[in-house]
Amino acid sequence: MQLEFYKYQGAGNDFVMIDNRSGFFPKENTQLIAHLCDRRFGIGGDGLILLENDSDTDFKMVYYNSDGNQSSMCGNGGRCLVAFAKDLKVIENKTTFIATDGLHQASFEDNGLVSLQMIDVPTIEIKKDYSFLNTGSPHHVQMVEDLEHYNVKENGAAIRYGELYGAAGSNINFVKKIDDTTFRLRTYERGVEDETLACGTGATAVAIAMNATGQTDVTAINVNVEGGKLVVSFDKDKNGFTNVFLKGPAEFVFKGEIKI
Ligand SMILES: N[C@@H](CCC[C@H](N)C(=O)O)C(=O)O
Repeated sequence: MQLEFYKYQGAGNDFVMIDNRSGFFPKENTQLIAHLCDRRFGIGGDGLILLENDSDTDFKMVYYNSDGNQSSMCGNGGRCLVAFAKDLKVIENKTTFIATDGLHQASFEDNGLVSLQMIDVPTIEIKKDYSFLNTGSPHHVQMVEDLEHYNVKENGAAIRYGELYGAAGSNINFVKKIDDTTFRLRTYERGVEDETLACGTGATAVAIAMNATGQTDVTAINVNVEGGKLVVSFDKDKNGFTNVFLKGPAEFVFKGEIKI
């Protein structure tokens, strides 16, 4: 059978997109999903996302990591799925959709960037050397001085598989402060088991953690990732971090068919 797919990327975090509104896709076939994400034998991607019908919102997001397993929220994937939904004419410039962590609102800005509302973050664990928080996916955030030369894959894997996070693991973010409004980020992603060029829930976690730990007082933060630039904004009050938005590029790369 020939499978029609689309490829999108957001700041270099890349995804295979499939229009599954008819429900044809074999969702439990972990091997197939891992194969489609394989950069040598398949299409290639950090993850695969199904766009499905939902009775209460514009569409449903179903996200898989490149290892083939369904996982928690993907911020860049969510932004790319909004671009895909617009290209399919499912939506116009604004949308509300459902994902594993609940409802998300998103919109296109005049410059084409996609702004996506993320879940509220009521609590954050702050330790001496790192912070841990959930922005739809779990994130460990740690400052590193020589980030340019840091071995993200080796050190990220050691923390992800170490005693801190047990079997579920975590995504691991290494951060360097540029100035009060800008931080540089490199992320080791769970389920990809490697450094990716960007991670949206990771950028969101870093922005919140930098504010919560006093690295900055600002509430609109530029997060420079390996594949581009993201912007995270939020409100901070007695309920924690609310009105959290992740903004950045979300672009169509190519479409095609693959034999499965
Ligand atoms: N790339 C994503 C994060 C995807 C989920 C993550 N790998 C996990 O399983 O926790 C993003 O942009 O947020």
